[in-house]
Amino acid sequence: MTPPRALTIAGSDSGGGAGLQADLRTFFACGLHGMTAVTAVTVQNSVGVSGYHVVPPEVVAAQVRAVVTDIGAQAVKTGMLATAGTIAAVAGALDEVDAGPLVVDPVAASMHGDPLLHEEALASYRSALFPRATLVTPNLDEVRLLTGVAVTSRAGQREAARVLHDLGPRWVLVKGGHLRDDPECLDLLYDGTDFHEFTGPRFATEHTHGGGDTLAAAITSALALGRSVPEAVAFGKGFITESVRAAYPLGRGTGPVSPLWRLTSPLP
Ligand SMILES: Nc1ncnc2c1ncn2[C@@H]1O[C@H](COP(=O)(O)OP(=O)(O)OP(=O)(O)O)[C@@H](O)[C@H]1O
Ligand SMILES: Cc1ncc(CO)c(N)n1
Repeated sequence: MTPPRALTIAGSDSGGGAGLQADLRTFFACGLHGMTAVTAVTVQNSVGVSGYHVVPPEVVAAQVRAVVTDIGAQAVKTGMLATAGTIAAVAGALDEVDAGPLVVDPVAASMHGDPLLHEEALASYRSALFPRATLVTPNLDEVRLLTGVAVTSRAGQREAARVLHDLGPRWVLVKGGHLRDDPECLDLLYDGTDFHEFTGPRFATEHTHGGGDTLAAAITSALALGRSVPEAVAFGKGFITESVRAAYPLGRGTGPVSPLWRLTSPLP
């Protein structure tokens, strides 16, 4: 039987931990058929990003059209979009097709602080993509870049959620992974009226590369399976918590979370 399908519009991480590689692993782990529209090829390892090459925006849009008009998608996620031109092309392509709910993870930098987005593209996120989004999932650095709000507490997460929601998405998830003094990891969901809190343990690990991508891809998977946004975020939070618990060291730097946490041992 044909499984449900999800599309990620994202960059490649040559180290295999984040980006479209994390998204695909997550889609597969959730029982979906995963598809990719590649936006950029990053030169990346466990230490950081040393460069990237941007795929022409019209080629990104063509990938979206090609898979959605033939294979079909029940949900879409965006990750690294890199430039204002790519954001405009993605918004245009998604307007032409019915690809289900849209999860926008507004990737601006790697966890090492290496930029993955041109500065002028922040305005395009706000004007072209957020109003189309079912859900946006910024981390606290992205919140600051997009809104100017510097979040240092759970109360700050609420303030930021209100400001982000005014930019047009149906739902906002302000992730709290970067609030390192908080003994737990709280992700805050807001629909303009009600706040929903999703709390999980904070593991003492530095190996969280790809965590944001994995969370957003797990939420996208649940949306593709017909769950509501709060149900999908609850599923995603449980999924990322187990993925961080199963994270492993890699190379000389930061290791990835493991979306394949259910398959713990390699083949015999
Ligand atoms: N040490 C940790 N233990 C458990 N969960 C964590 C930890 N760090 C982050 N998380 C969770 O992982 C998810 C990603 O959150 P975070 O705020 O780190 O996003 P991010 O910066 O976009 O991720 P990344 O850039 O590492 O891909 C959230 O659900 C967050 O609560
Ligand atoms: C390609 C890519 N996308 C997203 C991230 C953020 O995790 C990354 N480091 N690399």
